[in-house]
Amino acid sequence: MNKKSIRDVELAGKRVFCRVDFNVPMQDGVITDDTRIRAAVPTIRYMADAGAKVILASHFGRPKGQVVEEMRLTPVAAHLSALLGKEVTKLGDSVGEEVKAAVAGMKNGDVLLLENVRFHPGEEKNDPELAKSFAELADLFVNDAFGTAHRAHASTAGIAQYIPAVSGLLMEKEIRFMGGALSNPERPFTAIVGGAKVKDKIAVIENLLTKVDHLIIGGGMANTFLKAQGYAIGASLCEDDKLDLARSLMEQAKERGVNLMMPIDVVVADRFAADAEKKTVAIDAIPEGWMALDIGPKTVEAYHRVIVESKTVVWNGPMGVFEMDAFAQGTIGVARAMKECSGTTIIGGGDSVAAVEKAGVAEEMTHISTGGGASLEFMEGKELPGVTVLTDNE
Ligand SMILES: Nc1ncnc2c1ncn2[C@@H]1O[C@H](COP(=O)(O)OP(=O)(O)O)[C@@H](O)[C@H]1O
Ligand SMILES: O=C(OP(=O)(O)O)[C@H](O)COP(=O)(O)O
Repeated sequence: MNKKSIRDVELAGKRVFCRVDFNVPMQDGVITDDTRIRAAVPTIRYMADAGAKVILASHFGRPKGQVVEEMRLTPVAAHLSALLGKEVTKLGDSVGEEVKAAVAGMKNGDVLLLENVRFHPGEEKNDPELAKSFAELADLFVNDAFGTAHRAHASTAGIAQYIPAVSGLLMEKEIRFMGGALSNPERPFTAIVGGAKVKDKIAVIENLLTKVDHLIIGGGMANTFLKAQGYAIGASLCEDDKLDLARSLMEQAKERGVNLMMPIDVVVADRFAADAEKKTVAIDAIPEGWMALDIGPKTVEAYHRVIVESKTVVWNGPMGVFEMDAFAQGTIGVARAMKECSGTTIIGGGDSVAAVEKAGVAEEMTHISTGGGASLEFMEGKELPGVTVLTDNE
């Protein structure tokens, strides 16, 4: 990556606005996977040790521009304090008088965490006023939020209009690894796409079809494709306005000779709950009112065969609602296949990372990325706005 990093600039005594991605999986206020927080620690420690005043900013979830109590970063601050072994002051907002006063009182080496930046509608709109308010807090912008680098938001891109911008150590590392593995991938090259952000990820598939030999679909994503093929999918998660796109993608895969793999069986439940009644059915036998919450064992077997024979595999998004043990088998099965694959294995995304941790195979992966959507877009060859805005090396 030909961008300046924190290693190239003077940090002592500087106020640094550092965008991190602390959008971690959380259940009932408890962080269930802290990979993204741990991944940002080297950058934070480096800056604090160099005598910077470290102002951390992150989003959490999708609060849609208003304060949502459950989406405050309070549990994250406590966890970060423990990881750093030093106090992290957590503020109640990300701009305003309280924030300005807290920043004014910082000493060199202090670390402060602002409140969820998405509580302000201007964040996702990349509002110049909000970006300017962030910039006024600091002398330097450091972007270490690889997981959010595909978003052009006020705290990831807009702020760079007003103060010098450089990358953090995590951002640098992610781009180096992903670029190395994906610029000229060893084949067969397989992408696995699942999860719940169907709207975001379905568009990515079109570009992936120009790169991969096999494209494996699972999770909530699969339902839209199944419905597009004419299967009744009951009450399953589905994007009805993407059915035509799904059909067109299937056509394109055929034309390009890409092996597009879809579930052949699924685990269905009578409701979205850990203790729901469940059964495994073929995809043409999903009962009315039931929902597909995992891929079935025959599907896992078929996916397994392709994954183990691949030379490069990139996986984003779980195969089912893996947070509930009853619907985790598909995801765990794919994780095990990744472990058996002798080629390059890359995991992208908060939930996918949690899934490989749950399956106990994280150590065996070539690279675990902190970005899901970001790694997919990077893989497509798209520019990431959060990277584009950083200062180029001369
Ligand atoms: N069939 C499904 N129906 C509903 N939700 C699903 C299904 N499969 C997976 N999910 C959910 O998708 C979420 C992860 O989606 P996403 O955010 O797209 O993945 P990632 O964070 O890995 O990029 C998980 O919370 C999981 O429970
Ligand atoms: O979790 C994230 O993305 P991911 O689920 O694609 O890994 C990032 O924090 C970005 O979040 P967003 O997709 O709400 O912009």
